[in-house]
Amino acid sequence: MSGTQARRVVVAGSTGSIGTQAIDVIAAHPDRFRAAGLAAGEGNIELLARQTRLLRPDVVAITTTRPDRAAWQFHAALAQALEEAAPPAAPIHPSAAKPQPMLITGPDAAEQAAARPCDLVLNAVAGAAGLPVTLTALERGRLLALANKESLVMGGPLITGLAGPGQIIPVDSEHAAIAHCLPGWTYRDAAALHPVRRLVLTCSGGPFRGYDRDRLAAVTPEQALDHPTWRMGPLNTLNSATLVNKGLEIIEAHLLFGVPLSAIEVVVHPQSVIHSMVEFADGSTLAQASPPDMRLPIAAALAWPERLCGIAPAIDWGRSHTWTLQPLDERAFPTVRLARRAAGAGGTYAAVYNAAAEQATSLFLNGTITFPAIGDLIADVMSSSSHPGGTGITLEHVQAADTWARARTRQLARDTSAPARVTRAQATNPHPTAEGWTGPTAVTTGNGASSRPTPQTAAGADT
Ligand SMILES: NC(=O)C1=CN([C@@H]2O[C@H](COP(=O)(O)OP(=O)(O)OC[C@H]3O[C@@H](n4cnc5c(N)ncnc54)[C@H](OP(=O)(O)O)[C@@H]3O)[C@@H](O)[C@H]2O)C=CC1
Ligand SMILES: CC(=O)[C@@H](O)[C@H](O)COP(=O)(O)O
Ligand SMILES: [Mn+2]
Repeated sequence: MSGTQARRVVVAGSTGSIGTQAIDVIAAHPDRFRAAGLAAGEGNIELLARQTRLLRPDVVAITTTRPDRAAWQFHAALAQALEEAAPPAAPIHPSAAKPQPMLITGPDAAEQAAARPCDLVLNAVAGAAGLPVTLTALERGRLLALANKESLVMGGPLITGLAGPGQIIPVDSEHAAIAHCLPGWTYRDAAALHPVRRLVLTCSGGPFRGYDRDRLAAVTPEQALDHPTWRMGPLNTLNSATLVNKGLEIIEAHLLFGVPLSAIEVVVHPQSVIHSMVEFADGSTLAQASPPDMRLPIAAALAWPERLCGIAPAIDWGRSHTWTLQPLDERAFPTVRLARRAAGAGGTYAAVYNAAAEQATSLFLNGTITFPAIGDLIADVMSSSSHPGGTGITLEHVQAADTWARARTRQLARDTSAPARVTRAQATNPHPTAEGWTGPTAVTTGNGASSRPTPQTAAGADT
């Protein structure tokens, strides 16, 4: 990106936690970035309108099943935002003199935005709904700054097969850290990994670090939504509390860096200052450290392979610090082991894991099940899946597995005779199967992706 041309960026999920921080970085560096497109759901159309006023993207996309209503709301909000910025306020950004953007509304609006002319797509949509954006960006040959780990995990070899060398740039803090510990690394650069013995993912432990199953049975959604070190959207926050997030991140690391699952470790680091580490074959370990602030990996991905200046405060070495590292309690948090098994089984199992987690998390949020039942349900759904494992799955398989796993999770939670349903009243006798998943019925099928999966809703909305 060196030179005079600003990188044209589509931000999918612009109104979320990652999206808003990305907008801040883009707005602060008009010489480096231009917003080619903004895409979001219909949850915060006023904010989307304010972002539009600030950056004047070529295209704005709203994912909705009520296109006319969303368009009307957006135009009203944009008019309001422009009025609020009436003279004498000067245009904030050089591109602010441009005409109003093209508006796309509909169920596949984000995907359409990702298909528009641009240099880089930042996928910051939450959950499985991000899969079409990842696929479109890769198919169109764009650089993909990937926050939406779920799409990579679900699609697995479908995504890695589609992505060219250097095309995916990790945004997730752990994976960005690993990339920075591997000088010269670009996506799937096996040579850069040659001397690597292990990847070590750090994990805050979430709000329930140190809890056993009995204590976990009594926790509330409010407690689960209170992450100790990061302010994130609800899905990643809940996934951090259950440690599903770390499970997804092990699979993400395996797919991004091509390192075997057995060479990816998790260590609990409550301060979230060391963002991950690479252990080399000679016994040396490199770590990337900074106060927890997602603007760093976001800016690094947007500018990759260059580095911008002054993005976030560095560690204050004039103060005393205590950084602790401790092993993970896999008994209280079985979701990490389940993720390893899902990835080992291959095929659609990671998609089943992710969908069951998203659905079970929603059921926890609405009070239907207890917190430990999330892991129990994931285990039971995986055990009862007859969707293909192994290699050679298609997009239709992934889509079918995702839809099935959500329905199966709801069914198991509804079925009072099913052991996975654990209401708060039953919490003292938690279901013991969470660690008991014995593996899939492996079925290997042919290859060939042809259609898009239906976007699914993320935790909090899909109940
Ligand atoms: N937040 C963080 O610090 C981190 C997040 N990540 C990952 O980044 C991704 C985004 O997370 P986060 O920013 O926390 O999530 P948020 O919930 O804060 O934001 C999600 C964004 O996606 C939009 N959105 C939701 N559904 C759709 C859809 N179907 N089509 C288009 N846009 C949609 C939302 O729009 P709206 O709400 O306006 O409707 C919002 O802009 C996740 O995959 C997460 O795992 C990874 C590491 C750290
Ligand atoms: C900021 C980020 O990358 C999150 O995905 C983070 O990993 C959440 O923290 P823990 O999952 O370690 O609690
Ligand atoms: Mn992370």
